[in-house]
Amino acid sequence: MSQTLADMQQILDEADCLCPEAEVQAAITRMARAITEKLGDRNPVLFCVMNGGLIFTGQLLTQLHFPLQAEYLHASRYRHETSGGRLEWKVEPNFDLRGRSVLILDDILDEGTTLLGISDWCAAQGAREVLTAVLVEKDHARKARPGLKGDFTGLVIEDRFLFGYGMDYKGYWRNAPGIYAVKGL
Ligand SMILES: O=P(O)(O)OC[C@H]1O[C@H](OP(=O)(O)OP(=O)(O)O)[C@H](O)[C@@H]1O
Ligand code: HPA
Repeated sequence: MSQTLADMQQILDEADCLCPEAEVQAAITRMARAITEKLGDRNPVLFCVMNGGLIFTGQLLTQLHFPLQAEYLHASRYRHETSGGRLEWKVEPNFDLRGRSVLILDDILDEGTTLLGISDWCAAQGAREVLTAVLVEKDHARKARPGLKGDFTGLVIEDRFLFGYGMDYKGYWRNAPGIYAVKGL
């Protein structure tokens, strides 16, 4: 096994599972109900924030039983680090947002800089309203704006470096089937 693979296997083996898959799935189902109640008759366009939003978005979408459009965008600020930098747009959506209800879907609201930047961008494109849904909110007081929250939140999880269910550690373990914290972080 290469050193990277051995290191990454050790990361999973030593990690703390903070939320098992069944609990994550139950949270997504609760979110689907709340989103349906709020947006079911608004013809929304949903944006998956790549890469982290991929698994959450996929598991949520098939539980939304109303007409909607599903798109993606790619903005990133952590790269392979455990603290964030400047938000970098990798793919801006090519989609007419004027007058639309927009729902941004992402894996985690940590400091919230990513979702604020994306929400502001959508508002500047003429969206009628911009809502956010995050699978995980990290529990700390370092938000980009005091008290910043998603409009829909699945789970509130302690302030450690997380991976699984879309979240990565150094580019790995987005596929981990639950929410894990790296040992010592
Ligand atoms: O609330 P914040 O502190 O801004 O952090 C949250 C963002 O960080 C992660 O993305 P990342 O930049 O790691 O890109 P990725 O989605 O490709 O992993 C995550 O997917 C969120 O988009
Ligand atoms: O804890 C985290 N894990 C993975 N990606 C992240 N992006 C912001 N915070 C995190």
